[in-house]
Amino acid sequence: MQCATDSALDDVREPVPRTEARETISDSVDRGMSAMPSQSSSDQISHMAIDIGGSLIKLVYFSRSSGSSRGGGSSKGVDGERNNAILDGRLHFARFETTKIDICLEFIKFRLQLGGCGDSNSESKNSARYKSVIKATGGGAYRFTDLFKEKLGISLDKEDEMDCLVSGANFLLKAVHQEAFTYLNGQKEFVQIDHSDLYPYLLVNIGSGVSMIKVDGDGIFERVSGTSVGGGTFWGMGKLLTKCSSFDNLLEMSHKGNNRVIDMLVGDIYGGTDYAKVGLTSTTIASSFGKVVSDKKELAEYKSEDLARSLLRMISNNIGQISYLNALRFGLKRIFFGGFFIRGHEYTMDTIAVAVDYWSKGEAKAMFLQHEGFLGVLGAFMSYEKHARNDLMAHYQQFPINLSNKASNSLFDLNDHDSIECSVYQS
Ligand SMILES: Nc1ncnc2c1ncn2[C@@H]1O[C@H](COP(=O)(O)OP(=O)(O)O)[C@@H](O)[C@H]1O
Ligand SMILES: CC(C)(COP(=O)(O)O)[C@@H](O)C(=O)NCCC(=O)O
Repeated sequence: MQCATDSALDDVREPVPRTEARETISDSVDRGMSAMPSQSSSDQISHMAIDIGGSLIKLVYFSRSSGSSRGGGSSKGVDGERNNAILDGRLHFARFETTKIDICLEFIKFRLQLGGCGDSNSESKNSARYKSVIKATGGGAYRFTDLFKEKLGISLDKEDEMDCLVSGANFLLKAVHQEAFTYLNGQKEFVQIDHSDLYPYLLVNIGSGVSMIKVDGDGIFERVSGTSVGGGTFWGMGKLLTKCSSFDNLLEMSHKGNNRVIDMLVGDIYGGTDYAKVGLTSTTIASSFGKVVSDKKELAEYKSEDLARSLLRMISNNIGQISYLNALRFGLKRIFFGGFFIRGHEYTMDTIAVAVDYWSKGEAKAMFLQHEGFLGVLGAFMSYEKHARNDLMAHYQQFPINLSNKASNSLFDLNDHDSIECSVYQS
């Protein structure tokens, strides 16, 4: 049983055959183009940031609309008031599998028009600066430093992953209207964030692995826990156990499956009744995958859909429970979940939310983020304006990325290749 992605390059340093690379990059770029509003060839790309995780690469870059420079913007940094030009344009988002980093490199080369004719005016020099150094976070910023230098001549300016996750989350929670929401009983409800009452909270980032971070303010945080049972576990075990063709297919299958075929329920152990004395209903999962032990069936006799559902349930439940226990450790009532594992998937969010609600007896709240997977890369993007972090509390609307209300609304369903209107301060 193999997934389609098995054909991805194992060793990304091996050059991809040119034709294959061209084909894949044009597919990828075409997909990007079709999702993006048309971009004039004179649009200049500046400010690119990348988050290279264990499973996925997230890319954010700003393309300035031609003639968009406005003077007179000011931001207050630790070194005093600064006057900056304001550049209008679009912020673009893209995502690639880390095993297919060559496609990402081709994409960056295409977008930055690397290798094109040089121009010696000051604007071009400025843009050349952005083309030679990009902000990078995630473990891959270390792992692939040489590859970026060799293939694109780009240096990765590294920013700490936890730092970026926190600044990305704080920024989104403060600057984007309707960023956080709860998900219970199939109902999505947006949460109004009171900026003066945001901290402390627990940020749980479910990427390949899971990091749990207690956030007390801008740049004030501690990674208090983590678990290796995360998104990579779901994806990896899903590939082994099911006939999935992609991650999305695995998620889709989990939607259709019945976990009771695989999981041992309290009722299976207690002859169909609740274990009421300790508050366990007959339908509670007593043992994930536990029913398989007594079945005399081969793997192939199980439906992929059922296996996918049990797996998703087991991992989401476990993360919800560990998150709650950490929130309890520090007396935190709010838990924000991010990371691409969630993918806005109803069943995942429902399972996590129910776990938090169940274990906390309704005391703690699980909240999800519209831009779940882009926290780290947004944090890295914003680190272009290092001092801005100090501005955030009082002047977050003057943060380097300024999203208008209109733009914020269009952020809904922002995923893979997409873009939003925004402006940045150029120091
Ligand atoms: N298209 C996809 N391909 C692979 N994994 C995906 C995809 N979409 C979502 N995922 C899930 O997201 C996880 C990665 O989340 P992410 O936040 O990007 O973490 P990382 O930084 O470790 O790559 C994967 O392990 C997988 O569970
Ligand atoms: C090592 C990591 C921070 C890397 O981040 P990721 O690429 O998974 O987003 C993360 O995988 C993690 O926190 N793993 C859990 C390790 C542990 O606490 O046991």
